Parts: sequence; structure tokens; C-alpha cells
Amino acid sequence: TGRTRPERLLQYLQKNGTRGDANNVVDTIDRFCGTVEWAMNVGGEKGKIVDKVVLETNPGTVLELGTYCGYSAVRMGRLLAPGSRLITLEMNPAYAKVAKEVIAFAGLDKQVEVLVGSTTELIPQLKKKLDIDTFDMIFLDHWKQSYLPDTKLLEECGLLRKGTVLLADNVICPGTPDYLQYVRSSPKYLSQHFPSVLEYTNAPDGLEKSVYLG
Ligand SMILES: Oc1cc(-c2ccc(F)cc2)cc2nccnc12
Ligand SMILES: [Mg+2]
Repeated sequence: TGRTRPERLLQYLQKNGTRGDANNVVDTIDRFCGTVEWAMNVGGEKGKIVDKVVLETNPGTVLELGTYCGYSAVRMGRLLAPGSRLITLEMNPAYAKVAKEVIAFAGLDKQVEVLVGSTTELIPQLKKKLDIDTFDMIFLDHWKQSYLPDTKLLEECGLLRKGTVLLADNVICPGTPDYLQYVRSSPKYLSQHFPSVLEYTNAPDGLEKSVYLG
């Protein structure tokens, strides 16, 4: 049986979910985390804000930093137009293994690609590895202390263009103060805060949407 939380989440999905139905996968994972075991997915409340930003942006290319079990990759992937691509980076191989199975279960393995490795190592390789010049949207949801250095790395690698939307999870809890200060004070970004709650709790959290101005 599932020794780790991601394995238990996957087993619950395989037992209770509807294969090929991405909306059902999102709801089933939320039910697991709300009734069986908390897990660090962006969740239903913040997820509704993610949905709104994705639908408004209608991105052809999305880069996610921090896959975990693939919940937000499925949540965003289910809203992308045909032919759009979501690349998600995960440094923990065990997490990446579960995420690939969750994404395949949802029927999104053609639109969503999981790369295993550290962001510091993978970000400079993306142009070469993928047939992608710049990203239309970035979702930051990995280690909080990596948000700022990785944002600067994305700038340096020329992976952002005028209008690229950066959406960051957990800017209140656990909190990313250096990243917030940067995107809110830099003339290169136009930022907007979306107050919400930490997934599956009523603790305050929030998302920060920052448009890159070039
Ligand atoms: O959404 C999240 C929540 C938390 C987290 C853990 C424990 C707490 F008590 C509160 C919040 C950690 C996260 N790490 C990486 C990506 N996303 C995360
Ligand atoms: Mg998060």
C-alpha cells in the first residue's frame, strides 16, 4: 500500500477517480486532501483564482516550478487550448513519478510534460531541450527561497517576454517576502495580490500575479 503521502493520494485517485476526466481528477484530489490527508496542492479556493488567471491569459506555453503530485499541472492543463503546452519542473523523483501517473490518469500527458531536476539546472536548458522561445505564463509553487533567484534566472535566460504572467503560490503562507518585495518594487513588473486561504484550511494565504514588462 502507499508508503508515502503522494502514493496514498495516487491510490485514492485510481480507486475513486474517473480516468480521462481532468475536472474529476481535480475534485477527487481535493476530496482526498479535505477528508483523508492534507497535502500541499494549491487546492480549491486558490485554484479558482489560478483558473481565472489561466482563462484570462490563455497561454500557449506555461512553465510550472514545483510539480509535487501534479494537481496544479492538471488544474491548469485542463483549461489550455489544443496545441498549448505546460512544462513542469520537479526535483524530487518520487514526486515526479506520482505526478506523471496523475497527469496520465487525467488524460493530459500530451499537453503536460514533467522534467525531473533542479530549477537551477533545468531553466538554462529549456530553450535547447524544448522548441520554446519564451513562456506566456509561469506558475511558481516550489521552495519559497527559490522564487526570487529563479525569477532572475528566467529573466537572464530570456525566457520571459513583454506580458508574460508570473503567478506565485504561498506568498503569505509559508511566505516569500524577498520575492514579493522584488516584483512589487521592480519597474520590470506590474503586480497584483489575490488574498485567499491556505489549501484545505482557513489560514490566510494568497497568490501574487506579476506581469513582466520587459
Ligand atoms: O502550498 C504550499 C504549502 C506549504 C505549507 C506547508 C506546511 C504548512 F504548515 C503551511 C504551508 C508548503 C509548500 N511548499 C511548496 C509548494 N507549495 C506549498
Ligand atoms: Mg503551494
